[in-house]
Amino acid sequence: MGTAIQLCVTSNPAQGRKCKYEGQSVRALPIRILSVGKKRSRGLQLMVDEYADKLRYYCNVEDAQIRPNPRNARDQRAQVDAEDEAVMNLIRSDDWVVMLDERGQDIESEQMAELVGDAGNTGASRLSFCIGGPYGHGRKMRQRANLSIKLSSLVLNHQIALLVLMEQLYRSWTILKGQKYHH
Ligand SMILES: C[S@@+](CC[C@H](N)C(=O)[O-])C[C@H]1O[C@@H](n2cnc3c(N)ncnc32)[C@H](O)[C@@H]1O
Repeated sequence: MGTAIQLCVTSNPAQGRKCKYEGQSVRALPIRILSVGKKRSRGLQLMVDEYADKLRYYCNVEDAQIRPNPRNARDQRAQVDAEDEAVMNLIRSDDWVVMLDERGQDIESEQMAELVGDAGNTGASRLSFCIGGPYGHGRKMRQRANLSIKLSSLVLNHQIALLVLMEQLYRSWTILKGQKYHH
C-alpha cells in the first residue's frame, strides 16, 4: 500500500472520544467515491443523493459508478482483474486512496473524521474512496490504496457499503466542524 496515515483518536473517559481536528480549520479535499456495481435501486439512490447533498455543504463530492465485469469475463479472476483496471484508470497519481474492504482496518467515526482531516495535509488533490465489485478488489487497487478500512465486521452489499460510507463522511464533517450531529 502507498503512504500510510496513523489513525489515532484521543480517548478520555471524562470527555469521551475526540477528533484532533475538532473545531480547527481543515482543508476540504474534493471527495470521489468509485463503486463497482450494477444499476442501483431507486430507494438507495434517493438516500445516497440525500447524503451527497448534505456533504456538498462541506466539500465537493462525486459519486462515480463502474460497470461490473466490463469485459464480460467468464471467470472470477478475470472479472476482478478487468474491474481493477477500470477503477485504476480513474485514479490519478495525486489521489489519496481509501479502499473499503471487509478485512480492512476497523475505525471509529472520530478516526474517519481524522482521516478526512489528515488527507487534506498529504498534498493530495482529491480523496478517493473505492468500493469493490462482487468478488472484491484486485491486486492493483490493493497495492495503490493508501489505507484500507472496514465499515463493519459483516460483509455488506456494495450499495449498503456506499450508503454507510456516505453517512459516515457526512458525520465526519460534522465532527470536524464541532456540530451537533454526532453524540
Ligand atoms: C459484496 S462486497 C465483496 C465481498 C467480497 N467477499 C470481498 O472480498 O470483498 C462488495 C464491496 O463492498 C464493500 N464492502 C462490503 N462489506 C464491507 C465492509 N464490512 N467494510 C467495508 N467495505 C465493505 C467492499 O468495497 C467490497 O469490495
